Amino acid sequence: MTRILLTARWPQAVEAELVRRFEVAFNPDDHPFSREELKQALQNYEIVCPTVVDPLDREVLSVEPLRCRLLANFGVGVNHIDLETARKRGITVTNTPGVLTDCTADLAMTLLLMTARRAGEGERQVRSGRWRGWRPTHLLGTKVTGKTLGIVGMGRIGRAVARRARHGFGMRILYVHPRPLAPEDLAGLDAQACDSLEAMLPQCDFVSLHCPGGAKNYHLLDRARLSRMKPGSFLVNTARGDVVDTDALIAALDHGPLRGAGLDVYENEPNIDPRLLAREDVVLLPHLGSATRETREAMGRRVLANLEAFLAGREPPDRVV
Ligand SMILES: NC(=O)C1=CN([C@@H]2O[C@H](COP(=O)(O)OP(=O)(O)OC[C@H]3O[C@@H](n4cnc5c(N)ncnc54)[C@H](O)[C@@H]3O)[C@@H](O)[C@H]2O)C=CC1
Ligand SMILES: O=CC(=O)O
Repeated sequence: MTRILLTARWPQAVEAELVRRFEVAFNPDDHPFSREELKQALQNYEIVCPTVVDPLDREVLSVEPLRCRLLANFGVGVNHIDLETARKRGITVTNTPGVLTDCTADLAMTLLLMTARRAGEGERQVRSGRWRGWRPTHLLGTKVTGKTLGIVGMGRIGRAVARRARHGFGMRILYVHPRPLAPEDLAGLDAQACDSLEAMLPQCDFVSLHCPGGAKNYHLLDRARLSRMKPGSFLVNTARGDVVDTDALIAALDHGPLRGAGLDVYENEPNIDPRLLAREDVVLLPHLGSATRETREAMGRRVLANLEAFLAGREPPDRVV
C-alpha cells in the first residue's frame, strides 16, 4: 500500500530518488489541493509532503479517521500548518531549513536592488517600446551602497541578507530579533540590535522582513509602524504576505513615507491585490525565494532525509513538532 503522498510536483531528480526508495503517490497535474483533497490525503496516507500552499489548519487536521503520522513539509515556513493541532493529533511535522537560505537571501537583495533602481519600470519601458534613449533625468532611482538596512528577524535568511548587504554594498545593518544573538552569528556584520521596530524603522533606508508568518506576526507591519518608516524608504518582503497589512502598505506608498516596495509574498496568494498590480513603485515576484534548481533539489533531499529517519524509527533531523 502506498504510504507517501506529494501534494505538488518536485524537480524530476528528487522525484526519481523518492521513487527508487519508497512507494509514492503524486499529484500528476500539479493542481493546488482543495481542503477536501487534503483531508482525504490525511485519511489515506501515513506520510504527506505538503508545501506552503496547503492550508493544514485546525479543521483540516481534525479529519476522522486520521492515518497521517508525518507532515514532511517541502519548505522552511510552517505557518500554513496548525502546529498545535498537529501535535495534539500525534502528527510529526518537519521542514527544510538551511538549504534555501542563500537563494532566498539572494532574492531579497534582488528585490531591494530592483525597487531602489526602478528596474521593473525600466524593463517595462524597454519592452513596450516607450524608452526614448539615455537622458540625465531618466528613471532616477535611489543609491543603495552605504545606506542603512533594517532586518526584521535575524535568523538564517536575515543574517544571509545582512552579509550580502554589508560585504557587497557596504550597508549599515540594524536589526530587531526576539533574543540576543551569539557573537559568531554576527561576525563581520558590525550589526546593531534595536530594542523595537519603533526604534529601528525611522533609521532605515531599507527594511527587509525575515521573520516567520502566522498569528504571532500577523500585520506586524501595520499602519502605525509603516508610518514610522523613514521618508523615501523601501520595504522588502520575502517572509510571508500576512506580516504586512496590505491596506496600510498601499496607504504608505500613496501618502508616504514609503517610496517603494519589493514583494515576493502576499496576503491571499496567488490573488494579488489589484491596487498593487496597478502601481509602478512596487516590484512583484511570484513567491520565488527558493526557486533555483539546486535549492529545490536540496529541499527535496532534505524531505527525503526526514521521512527516511521517520520510517526507520529515528528522530527526523528537521522536526518542528
Ligand atoms: N519567499 C520565499 O520563497 C521564502 C520565504 N521564507 C520565509 O522566511 C522565513 C524565515 O526563514 P529562516 O530565516 O530560515 O527562519 P529562522 O527561524 O532561521 O529565522 C526567523 C527568525 O525570526 C525571528 N522572529 C520571529 N518573530 C519575530 C519578530 N516579530 N521580530 C523579529 N524577529 C522575529 C525568530 O526568532 C527567528 O530567529 C520563513 O519562516 C518563511 O516564512 C523562507 C524561505 C523561502
Ligand atoms: O516560502 C517558502 C518556504 O520555504 O517557506
